[in-house]
Amino acid sequence: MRASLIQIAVDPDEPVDSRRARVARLVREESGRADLVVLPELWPMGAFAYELFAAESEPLNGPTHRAMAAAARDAGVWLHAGSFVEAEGGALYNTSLVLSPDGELIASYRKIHRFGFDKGEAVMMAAGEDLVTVDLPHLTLGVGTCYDLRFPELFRGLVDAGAQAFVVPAGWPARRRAHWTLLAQARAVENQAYVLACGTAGTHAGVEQAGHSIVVDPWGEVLAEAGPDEETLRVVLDPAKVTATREQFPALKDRVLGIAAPRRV
Ligand SMILES: NC(=O)CCC(=O)C(=O)O
Repeated sequence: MRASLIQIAVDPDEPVDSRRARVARLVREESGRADLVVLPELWPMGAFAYELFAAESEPLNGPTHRAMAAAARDAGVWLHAGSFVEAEGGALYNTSLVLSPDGELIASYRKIHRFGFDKGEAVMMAAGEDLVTVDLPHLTLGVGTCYDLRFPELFRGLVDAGAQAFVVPAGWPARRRAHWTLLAQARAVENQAYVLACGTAGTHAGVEQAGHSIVVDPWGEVLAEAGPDEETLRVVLDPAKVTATREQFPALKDRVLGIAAPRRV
């Protein structure tokens, strides 16, 4: 399976509508080159542009969903369309979409771990509650978003649900780039799964983005890594590699579930 990760530059001087049209063009350019295309987190306005969250929020079937469905259809690709700010029932969610090559919505995932501690996403958005996996023709994807990468139990849950590859759209700051790379490799090694982590480039709301989107194989080897600027990574994923890694080094079978609370001595 051929996968392309499009690391989008998100800068405030580009209006959201223009960026949406540009991203749709970039997805169409992957026609014939990719089976799966992946976009980053909150690329319409930027993961740290909190002041735009409400103004640029949309329901499902809004402008971002429709533009990405058309692009997936035109390109004939599975599209993990990154995330957008979803407005539903008076709440905002950081929601990512997976679309089929017919442009049909196959799955949506609302980010479970919201970033910001006492500000930003953590207070402005509601948390998702459901783990999401997607069965592509030859590969089962598990999805997470950005800050989720710091929570290994989410990815274990996805493995238990059958995930062989994780797609992680992000808007990760340059300041913590070392964490990003380390965590992407850790999630791959501990779960013996591919990690496709697609971040943003550029600077918005004063936060320089790390870029450095990365694809890690089930043995922890880095297959491809972007630089700091807008760039498309192209890799080939082999589902047999997941099976072989899990058979040849069967550490997942040695899990001890339900370990008791520590005894105080
Ligand atoms: N948008 C995010 O979730 C940012 C996460 C982050 O900056 C970090 O975990 O560090």
